Amino acid sequence: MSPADVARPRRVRALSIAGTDPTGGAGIAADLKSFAAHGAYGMAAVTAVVAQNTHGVRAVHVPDVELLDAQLDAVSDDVVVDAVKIGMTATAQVAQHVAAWLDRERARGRTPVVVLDPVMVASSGDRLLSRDAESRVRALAVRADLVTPNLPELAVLVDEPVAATWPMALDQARRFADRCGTAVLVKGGHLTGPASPDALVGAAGVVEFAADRVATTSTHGTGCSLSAALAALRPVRADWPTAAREAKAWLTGAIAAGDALLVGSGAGPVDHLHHLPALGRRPFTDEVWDEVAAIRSACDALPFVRALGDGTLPLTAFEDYLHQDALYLADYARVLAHASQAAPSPTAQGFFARGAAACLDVEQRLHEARLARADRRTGGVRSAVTRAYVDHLLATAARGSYAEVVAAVLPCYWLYADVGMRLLARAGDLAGHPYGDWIALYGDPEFAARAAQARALVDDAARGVDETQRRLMAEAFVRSCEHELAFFAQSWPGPGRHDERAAGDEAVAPGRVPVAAT
Ligand SMILES: Nc1ncnc2c1ncn2[C@@H]1O[C@H](COP(=O)(O)OP(=O)(O)OP(=O)(O)O)[C@@H](O)[C@H]1O
Ligand SMILES: Cc1ncc(COP(=O)(O)O)c(N)n1
Repeated sequence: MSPADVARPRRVRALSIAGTDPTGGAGIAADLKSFAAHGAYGMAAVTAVVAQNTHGVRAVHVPDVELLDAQLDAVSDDVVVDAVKIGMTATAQVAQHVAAWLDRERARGRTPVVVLDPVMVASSGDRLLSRDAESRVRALAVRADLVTPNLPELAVLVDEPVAATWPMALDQARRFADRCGTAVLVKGGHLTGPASPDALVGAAGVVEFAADRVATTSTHGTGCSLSAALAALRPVRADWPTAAREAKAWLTGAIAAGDALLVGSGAGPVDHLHHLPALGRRPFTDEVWDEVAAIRSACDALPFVRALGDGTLPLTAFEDYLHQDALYLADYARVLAHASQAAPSPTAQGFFARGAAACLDVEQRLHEARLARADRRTGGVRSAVTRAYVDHLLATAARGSYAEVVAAVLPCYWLYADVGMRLLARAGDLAGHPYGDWIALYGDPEFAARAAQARALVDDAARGVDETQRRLMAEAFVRSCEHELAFFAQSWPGPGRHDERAAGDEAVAPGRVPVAAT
């Protein structure tokens, strides 16, 4: 570590001084998640142990203030604190001791950013601050850089009735900010109507942050989470308006994502990590494999696949299939080469480049051996089914991201390895099997290992993308699976065989199509 690293920590060291919530939605638990969501290193000193859940508060225990002093001193004797968020203080004594600790810190020349969320009443209606402590909370506000009251708390702080309108709330906030010399972020969550605005009120004037009200009951701990986000952000942002704009946008997203957490049956918590959608998710390929379960079953049930497996498939049908496959693989190799070119790592670059080369090599031998014996009945013409699949891949390569392209090429590895493995298991001894070479190629554990490697690269790609990209990846994957199903189905003799092949399908110039392989 260089001296510069020592002087400037990698992360904001943020301390929460607050109560607990064993369901993790409010208090210290929410603060720590909010700190982490904003890249801060979180610490916590407990003011009160609260038995609560999404329905309300059952019991509150306030430990002796000596224990609070000991916690606070244990932190500040050892750690430089960059930001402090103060939440539930519970009693006058606790508020007084927190104020005294802040004074001691200042006396040591330490001036952390201090955000005070003057928690008084839980959203469930339960009191979290004794009445005689209200004046002590005002004294704490004087020591803070920012106070974040909701409308009822602001009313207590200015000792007036609760503001009935947003302009009245702004007026109360202005007077309180003037009186205590501290900036106020007044919160509009308790307003009625389609908006939930907040406003920063201080010496520099009023800055409003508009937001639509999210139609949800997942608002437990919103005030805690917002004030903690502000504390985490301010040391690394230019000013309070910049920090507040960012925190508010994040919180609105966290509220909107809260219902999906399925935590509790009352007023649920917010999703602090909603902006990191890939975090904690199942691997992308696990999710999409489930999504295509019906297509996989349909593949297994296709008369073409069943007859291929038991060797009863007419040779002409197999050769038609191989011929279309050769035409397909020529373009598939180009798309793999594109994936290689766009790959973010040498591993991925090499994998897809080798895949493209193998397409033009290994399976070529299989096809040549097979097709040399065959009369090219289809005359080098791509069927409509083949063309549709190839168009999908080429369009994804042309317009999509690397992540979408690798999702689109995956089914050709994975579905084949999956089908091949089952056909091999069912066929047992391949000696004398008319399609033994095909089954041996795709049932080979080495091919399965390559499919697994392709999966891993797709999962790597999915880890770095946002929710919209992940959806596009899934669409590309599912579309390719649908094309794979149609591809197998097209060569089954009988009704529907090649009936999708449109008049005017182009003949492919000899030599342009390398008969290729995966
Ligand atoms: N339904 C909602 N949709 C969007 N934003 C909301 C909603 N409810 C609250 N907010 C926002 O959440 C933050 C907290 O607001 P609120 O006024 O509810 O504070 P609070 O009562 O202290 O919060 P808490 O629920 O933690 O006690 C503010 O930024 C507010 O605008
Ligand atoms: C320990 C603690 N601190 C703060 C709140 C307020 O949050 P809410 O109003 O959303 O219940 C709470 N319920 N518990």
